[in-house]
Amino acid sequence: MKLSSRIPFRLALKQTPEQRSSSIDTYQRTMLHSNLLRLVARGGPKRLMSTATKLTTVEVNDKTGIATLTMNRPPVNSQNVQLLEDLQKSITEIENNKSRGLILTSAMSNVFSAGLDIHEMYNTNEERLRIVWTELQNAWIALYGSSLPTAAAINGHAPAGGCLLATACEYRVMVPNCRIGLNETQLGIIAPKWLMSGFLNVLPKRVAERALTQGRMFTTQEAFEVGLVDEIANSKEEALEKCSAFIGSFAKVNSLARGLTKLQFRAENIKEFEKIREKDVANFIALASRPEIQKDMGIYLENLKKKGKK
Ligand SMILES: CCCCCCCC/C=C\C/C=C/C(=O)SCCNC(=O)CCNC(=O)[C@H](O)C(C)(C)COP(=O)(O)OP(=O)(O)OC[C@H]1O[C@@H](n2cnc3c(N)ncnc32)[C@H](O)[C@@H]1OP(=O)(O)O
Repeated sequence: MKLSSRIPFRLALKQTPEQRSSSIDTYQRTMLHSNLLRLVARGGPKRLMSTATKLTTVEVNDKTGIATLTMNRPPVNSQNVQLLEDLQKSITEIENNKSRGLILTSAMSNVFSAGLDIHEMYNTNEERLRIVWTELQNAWIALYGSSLPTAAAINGHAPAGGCLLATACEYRVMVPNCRIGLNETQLGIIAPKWLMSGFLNVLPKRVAERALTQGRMFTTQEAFEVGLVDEIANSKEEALEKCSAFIGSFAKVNSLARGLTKLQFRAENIKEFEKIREKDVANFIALASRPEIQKDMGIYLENLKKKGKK
């Protein structure tokens, strides 16, 4: 069941603040209940499988029962609507197939994900912007709100939306000589609070505030030193092994207790996000439609292309 599709938020908007807060609590309870049912169901035998959507693949290791979700949108896994939808499909599939955990990684050799596909936001219409942002929200909440153990094997650069996906996971292992961070202020844009919440979960507040206001992109080593990534691995294979070891560390922990404990930690952020998600879409449309932002996007895309040709 997709977390994103169950929120009676339109109804909640018509209510008093007290009624609204109680609806959100009902939502939270429903969310915890459905995750609980999924966790109970996960007790059965493991299955071996390898499936694919258009832009993602899922492979479940038959020995460990851990699923690896690979993003495969050359050249840089920029997040268009299709990739964001495929991520959601794969996450739902992994949650339903009795996997013991989820590792997110990339099929590219030097990029985890370049963040949102800027082409999707440039010279387009409001409806497309609405779809792009809604699918980004949906993909984030599917990963952030999953009760499964999650880890990111960051086998390349992870700017902006790439960092968002990595920090939605519980654990991060990164290969050397790459960069990760939320560089929005460098682009003259402001990341909403929900988009920062994974980042804020893992970094001390002071470090997070400075990094976000600077739009800082951390090298692998710097990210490790501040705690943005948990381990450094010399190759993608080693990163996958370290992520598997992290997920394996829960082998003797009751999965129901584990999952609900994780969700309790994240419930506040999820609740805040659900309160503002519709307004957030409207804000994004307003921001991305502004002529000066459109102009900057055009220049940014041109510079990216020029850099690619050098
Ligand atoms: C500016 C947008 C503002 C809109 C308002 C939004 C408000 C919401 C706030 C936050 C939400 C999140 C937003 C985002 O995620 S915006 C995207 C931010 N991403 C980046 O800034 C990364 C840009 N890319 C890079 O830095 C590099 O490409 C790299 C380090 C990821 C990989 O480097 P390299 O391997 O050298 O590849 P190239 O640079 O040569 O790129 C290859 C190819 O891919 C194109 N490309 C790269 N990134 C993107 C992208 N994000 N969207 C679309 N296209 C991208 C690049 O142009 C090259 O194309 P080609 O020349 O035609 O081959």
